[in-house]
Amino acid sequence: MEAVLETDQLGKRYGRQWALRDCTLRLPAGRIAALVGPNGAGKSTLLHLAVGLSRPDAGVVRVLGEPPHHNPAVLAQVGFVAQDTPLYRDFTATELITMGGRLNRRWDATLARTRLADLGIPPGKPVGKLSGGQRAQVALALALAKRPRLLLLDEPVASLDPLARREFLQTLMGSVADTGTSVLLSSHLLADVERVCDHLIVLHAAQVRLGGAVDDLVTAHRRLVGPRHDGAPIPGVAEIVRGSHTDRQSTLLVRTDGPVTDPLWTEHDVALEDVILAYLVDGETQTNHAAWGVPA
Ligand SMILES: Nc1ncnc2c1ncn2[C@@H]1O[C@H](COP(=O)(O)OP(=O)(O)OP(=O)(O)O)[C@@H](O)[C@H]1O
Repeated sequence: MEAVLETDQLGKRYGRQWALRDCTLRLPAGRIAALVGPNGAGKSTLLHLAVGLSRPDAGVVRVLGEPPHHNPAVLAQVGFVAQDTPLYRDFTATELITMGGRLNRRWDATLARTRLADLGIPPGKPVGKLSGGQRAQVALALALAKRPRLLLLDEPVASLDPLARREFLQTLMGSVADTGTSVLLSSHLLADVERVCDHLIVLHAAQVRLGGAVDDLVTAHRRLVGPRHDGAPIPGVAEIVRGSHTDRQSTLLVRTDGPVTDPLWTEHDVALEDVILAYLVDGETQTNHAAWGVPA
């Protein structure tokens, strides 16, 4: 399947610090993908590289098969909504839609107007005077009006209340189903990710920790409960991602590469949230589940 975004050993440095390092990933077309990771993990850095706003210091990034930096032909097919949905606050939605038409060849003004009318967003009000949720919807409508093949969204729902978030994500899913646009969105809200996304990329400390189709990732990870683990290999287990231990018992979240047939271990399914959290925690420290919108 065609890749809309592909990186190989991609790196970006600010001074001596790598914001993104050895990042190799492939996002197939037609997916709604989540980019997940703690503050400072490198999510915005990756999105900025993908949309040509910055240049790699190492490796390569390809969007729709080509490097995006200074590449108007590619960027014409990419929509981007930056964090905090920056819009010209004194302009109305109508004016922004008109402006978009002047700047973009494939512009679908009717799509943007209809979308905003359906959502009851006043088109004649300066966007600076709209609510945060309404502004986010305007930014999404403008990005969709570009009819992008790839849409990149940097924490699009962070400032929205639960109802506005749901409406925003429903709008997004509806339009993706209509147009076949591929989406990569960064988010801290794992429940939203689980509901909306079918592909996942987990970044931690500037590196890709996990990537792939959600169904495959959930199937490949299991929780094993058994006698205290002494570090010996367990047949069928490719990696112990995280473990917790009492004197006599171990509970392991593992990535499997085959059936776990050792009768000492009982196997349990895991939810996507469990998988993500396991990759985000260093060592044996306890996870702050609340920070990820997940009940402990
Ligand atoms: N313009 C910049 N100058 C210097 N350092 C930067 C710059 N932009 C990002 N960084 C650093 O790069 C690292 C990755 O930042 P980035 O914004 O990509 O993280 P993020 O995962 O998007 O975080 P958040 O969830 O907080 O938005 C951080 O350590 C950050 O401090």
